Amino acid sequence: MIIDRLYQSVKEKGPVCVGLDTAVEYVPGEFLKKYNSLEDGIVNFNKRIIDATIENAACFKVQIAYYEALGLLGLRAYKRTLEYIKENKAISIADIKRGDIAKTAQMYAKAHFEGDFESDFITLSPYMGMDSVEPYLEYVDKKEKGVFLLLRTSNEGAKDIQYITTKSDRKVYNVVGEKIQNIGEKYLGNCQYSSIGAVVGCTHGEEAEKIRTDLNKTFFLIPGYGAQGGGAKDVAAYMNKGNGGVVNSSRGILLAYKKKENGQKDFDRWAGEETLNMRKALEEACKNI
Ligand SMILES: O=c1ccn([C@@H]2O[C@H](COP(=O)(O)O)[C@@H](O)[C@H]2O)c(=O)[nH]1
Repeated sequence: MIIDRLYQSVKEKGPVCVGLDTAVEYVPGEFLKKYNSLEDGIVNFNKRIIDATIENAACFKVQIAYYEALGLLGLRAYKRTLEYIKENKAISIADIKRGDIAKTAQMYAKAHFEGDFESDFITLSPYMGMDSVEPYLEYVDKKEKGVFLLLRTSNEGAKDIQYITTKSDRKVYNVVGEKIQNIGEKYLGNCQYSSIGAVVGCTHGEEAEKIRTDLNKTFFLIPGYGAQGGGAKDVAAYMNKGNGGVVNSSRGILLAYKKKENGQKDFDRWAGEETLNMRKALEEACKNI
């Protein structure tokens, strides 16, 4: 199961997930000028970030929106970035947040688990119902693929719907969490966790221990660290003593160079340093839980 690989990767390299949300304006102008095309500039920026962080990164999350926004050249850069992650024997999470009727979901599963855009994990929204998740499960079962389902997101607006109290006096996210845990139990590897994970933002602290305990077979993808205000202490409660999830930082790592004088020249060095510091902070905070 792919989750065994991710679990092992966290054990060896710590829980940082490097987010490749590569907006064109994040790539230093002098670096971009060296390439004949924007596509090559973006891909080579990503390669430098991957090379500089891989030692301390459990996995890489590629946010498709930044690539789609550039049209075909962006999608080629997206494909080449996923290929480079694979060539380096690292684990990819494609942040695509799909959610649709089962027939359409079959096509999304084919698009992102096979062919040009193949990745190890993808993100999905289960808020259309569990039948919308079903088509992906064959890949989890037979093809070494995994999914992370949105549970409680990091944005403020998560409260608009995910926090609504249901008739059973539980929040919507508690009900969704139970469903994620239940399908996950059917696909447990040799590992403590299933390859059906959940996305839990670290910017909300309510019921953190309860969520971790209720979803004890569910590995978490935790966004919200750094640029959105989350810190190591906010993450620790979700981490199950350090190996219960991966913690994403995108802008915090990609733009670390902006905090340094003339940092754009060695943008990859500062991304590497930020990743290492984040790893150390997370490992320290998890010790104290
Ligand atoms: O609840 C969620 C789910 C996904 N995201 C994604 O994570 C990164 C966060 O980027 P930062 O620059 O580290 O803030 C981004 O790709 C989001 O789409 C999230 O933030 N919250």
